[in-house]
Amino acid sequence: MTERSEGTPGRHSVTGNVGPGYAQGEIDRMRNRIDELDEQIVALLAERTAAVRILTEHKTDEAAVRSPDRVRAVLARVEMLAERHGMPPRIARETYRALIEELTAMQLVRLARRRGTPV
Ligand SMILES: O=C(O)C(=O)C[C@]1(C(=O)O)C=C[C@H](O)C=C1
Repeated sequence: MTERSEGTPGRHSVTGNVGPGYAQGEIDRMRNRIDELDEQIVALLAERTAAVRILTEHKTDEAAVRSPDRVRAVLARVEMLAERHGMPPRIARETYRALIEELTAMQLVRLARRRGTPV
């Protein structure tokens, strides 16, 4: 549905929107914005993942892969950054927790392959 297919997008009263057409137009517009942001976010995550892959080549054991102190530091830092940017810190922390969990699994697979041991 296009922004102007229903209602009168852009006409709004001081009390809020002027009907379902307006709301749908706004939803479509913000979903397009979200799609654009996702493209940038995934591009940055791909770059971050590539950096982690390079770093992995210098790790020789599972303890180094897991690096719990570093994980704690990264999570604390993204919480701080989230607060600074006005987003709920929990969303940043939990997103990064999931990301790091996956990157740790990826690193363990690469380490095992390098050593020739079963994953
Ligand atoms: O800093 C590291 O040693 C990483 O492997 C990167 C990273 C991360 O994604 O930030 C991933 C896994 C953990 O070991 C710690 C941090």
